[in-house]
Amino acid sequence: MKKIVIAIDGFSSCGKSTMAKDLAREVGYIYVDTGAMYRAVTLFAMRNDVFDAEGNIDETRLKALLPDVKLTFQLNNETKLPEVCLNGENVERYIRTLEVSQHVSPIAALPFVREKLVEQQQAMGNEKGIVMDGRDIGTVVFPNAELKIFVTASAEIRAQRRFKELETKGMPADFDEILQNVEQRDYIDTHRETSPLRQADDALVLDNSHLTITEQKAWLMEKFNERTQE
Ligand SMILES: Nc1ncnc2c1ncn2[C@@H]1O[C@H](COP(=O)(O)OP(=O)(O)OP(=O)(O)O)[C@@H](O)[C@H]1O
Ligand SMILES: Nc1ccn([C@@H]2O[C@H](COP(=O)(O)O)[C@@H](O)[C@H]2O)c(=O)n1
Repeated sequence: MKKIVIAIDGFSSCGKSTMAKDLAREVGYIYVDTGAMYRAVTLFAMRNDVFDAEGNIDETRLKALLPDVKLTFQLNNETKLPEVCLNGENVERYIRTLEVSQHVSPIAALPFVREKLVEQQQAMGNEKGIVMDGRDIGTVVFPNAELKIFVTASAEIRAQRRFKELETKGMPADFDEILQNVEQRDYIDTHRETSPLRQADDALVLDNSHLTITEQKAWLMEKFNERTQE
């Protein structure tokens, strides 16, 4: 069967990585969570005094430090999923906090940050057989991807899902704060100048507001089968 590139984009917390991981596991493809890469750079920025007390970014400092940032992936033996490492340190458990979520979108809007990460993402897709999720995968990273999906769901439903997830992980958070963060990130992601979040013209749209995880998995599997058998 021919190997293809699958690009999954969409709004924050809508289920992109859940779908991408499920499909990659099922068909034996590599899964890449590009949001984790932007989150790792944000963690690096937070640890290296790139933000001032008001949350402003010292772009000159970040630009100078960025060549020292090495992002790699390490397979988790239990989940069989890749986890992001920042200069050799597995930072998976530090990058999903609300604090990182509150700082990530302004960092991801910086052209020099995107340039570095997009180059690495494109190299990962050289051999195809990859499922990558993010905001600009179908539009910028892999404009020729054979299968492009754009996922959406209402902001309230997305915040509710994230709230439940954080609660389950023992990281209780305030629902309104999560909702505000989801809306704020969507706004920054769709309005930035460089590679704004938008649906690629040839993407298939999935509104999963009222779909279960099993239903969305089946929907994606069907699209995958169609594309690989064409
Ligand atoms: N169809 C669904 N129904 C209910 N919950 C779902 C569904 N799809 C995903 N979820 C849950 O919603 C939460 C967010 O999903 P996920 O992390 O996959 O979103 P995402 O789009 O990758 O988010 P982000 O952009 O922030 O990385 C997770 O807790 C996941 O289990
Ligand atoms: N291709 C991408 C992926 C992510 N971003 C930015 O990172 C933030 C975190 O991503 P999650 O998928 O983990 O939510 C996201 O809000 C975007 O600002 C991006 O710009 N491009």
